[in-house]
Amino acid sequence: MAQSECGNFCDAGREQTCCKQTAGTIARSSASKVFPDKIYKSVQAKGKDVTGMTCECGVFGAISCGDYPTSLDIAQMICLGLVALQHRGQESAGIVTSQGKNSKNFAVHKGMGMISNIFNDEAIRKLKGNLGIGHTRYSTAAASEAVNCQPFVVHTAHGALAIAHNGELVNCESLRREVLERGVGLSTHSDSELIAQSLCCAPEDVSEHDGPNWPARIRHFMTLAPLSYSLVVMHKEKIYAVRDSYGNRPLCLGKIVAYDAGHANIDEQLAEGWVVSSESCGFLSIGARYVREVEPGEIIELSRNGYRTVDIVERPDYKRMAFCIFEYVYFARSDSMFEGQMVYSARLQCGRQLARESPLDADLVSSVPESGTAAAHGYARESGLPFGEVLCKNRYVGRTFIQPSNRLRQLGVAKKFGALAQNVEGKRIVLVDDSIVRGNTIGPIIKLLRDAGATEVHIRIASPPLQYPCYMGINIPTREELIANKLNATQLACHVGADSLTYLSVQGLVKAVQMNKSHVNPLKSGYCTACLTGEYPGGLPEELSW
Ligand SMILES: O=P(O)(O)OC[C@H]1O[C@H](OP(=O)(O)OP(=O)(O)O)[C@H](O)[C@@H]1O
Ligand SMILES: NC(=O)CC[C@H](N)C(=O)O
Ligand code: SF4
Ligand SMILES: [Mg+2]
Repeated sequence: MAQSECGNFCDAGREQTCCKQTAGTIARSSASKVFPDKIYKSVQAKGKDVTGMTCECGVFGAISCGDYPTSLDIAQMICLGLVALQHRGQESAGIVTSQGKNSKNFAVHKGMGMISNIFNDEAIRKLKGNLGIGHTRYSTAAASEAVNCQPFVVHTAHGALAIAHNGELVNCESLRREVLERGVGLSTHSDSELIAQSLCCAPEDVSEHDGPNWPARIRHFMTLAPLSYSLVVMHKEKIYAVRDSYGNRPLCLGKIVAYDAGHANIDEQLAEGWVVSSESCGFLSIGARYVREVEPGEIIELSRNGYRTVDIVERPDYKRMAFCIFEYVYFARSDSMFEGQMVYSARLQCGRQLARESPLDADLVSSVPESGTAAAHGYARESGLPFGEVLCKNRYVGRTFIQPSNRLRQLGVAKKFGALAQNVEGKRIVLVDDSIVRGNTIGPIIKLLRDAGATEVHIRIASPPLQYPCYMGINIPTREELIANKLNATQLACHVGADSLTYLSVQGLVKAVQMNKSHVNPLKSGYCTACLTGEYPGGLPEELSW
């Protein structure tokens, strides 16, 4: 393949415009809307790149039932729950436990790095308790430093309060000003600490003769901050599980059952305890069974007697629900359940839809592992082409998104894959991936496959082009870094050396993720697609005084 004048490997024989000639057109056409810079960038540690569509944090909570102390090893359980959520954040983690009603303080262990490096047997032994919450972090709103590790613990007039947060407050700055004006000091730039401090003061119209009214305080906070959060909040012998009213971030509930309970009807099984988690993927590994999602706007109270909904906060102006569609596309583990369906099934449908939208004659359908694999199976099934593996992935290299700088990301891609040469040689390959962000992954892979003897490599992407920033807890790179803002699909194919490249349409994606849902109640569904469309839940950033 000849190198074109733009310096990229364009196939001179194909009838397409060189990337260099029309790149400006893409940049101009998508520049009509003005999006504010994310304020958090000003508080990032010096010299640290803020790059990558990095996500997203995992929160976890567990409480045992019956008389305390119980035999459940709560800290161990939370630790395993966090290991299952490790894909959601790898910068730092923490666990906070409570003995229950009479405990004066919490046991806390937090640190930088991966869960397996932070928690050893001794640390777990010291985390005594009958209930606890945990967090694994990818930073969005304050530097990746020990001081910002979660859960946050603050001391209130009613004892210690711990909070773990997944998401990002869109109106963080105005809320921050408000809290500071009330005379409350903040020790970090973290929006999660801000939530903790917001909950410390009782709202003026709430009477607290019988002690703190946490549901009322949480409701008050929710009316001040529309987006985005899934929270676990612990005080003495209770945990509150909270999801913002748009349902932007995921959160679900599970029941801890007896080890030998088998697959019997969950309603008939005795609860040994309860768990809440960003995703359900870890439930089986800790002996818990999936019960249901926390509903948008719902505040659930967990105690040793069980769980109950204590309030549901409505969305402002009856706006639509806005569950992050990228949880389906990439973020979540494929064995997690959202909206009554496995993430894997939704990804499979995305692949099927992609095959309907962009059919092709080829010898083999394959995937860029991991998260592209389900969609590739879907594409193969729909098209009738055989599925075969063409890449071997080194499992010891982290997710591409979760790398600190572009240079390291590129090196990471090169180290990450090997071609299964004998599966590839002489083949026309349809290669399916879930998404393209900066376009660093796909080019080197195409080169690997061509070097291994592939005769054609056609790229099919099971999501639409990413073009806009996310203000709700996902680090999407600057608009200039997003390859879809520089090159259209044809230009990108040329740039990365593919024979063709197409994306799934926005309508196709929304349709696909709804196909296997257990219920399609329009009042109870709706997706955030802002990074694909520029349409933000709750309005444009300035309307929310961002
Ligand atoms: O266009 P880029 O900026 O290069 O990023 C896109 C790639 O990053 C993600 O994979 P990743 O390897 O991070 O995770 P995965 O193993 O879950 O697919 C995603 O699935 C794409 O393959
Ligand atoms: N990714 C996230 O959900 C991050 C939570 C919070 N905004 C933080 O930066 O700690
Ligand atoms: S903008 Fe994109 S990544 Fe952010 S919440 Fe919406 S769908 Fe998810
Ligand atoms: Mg990938």
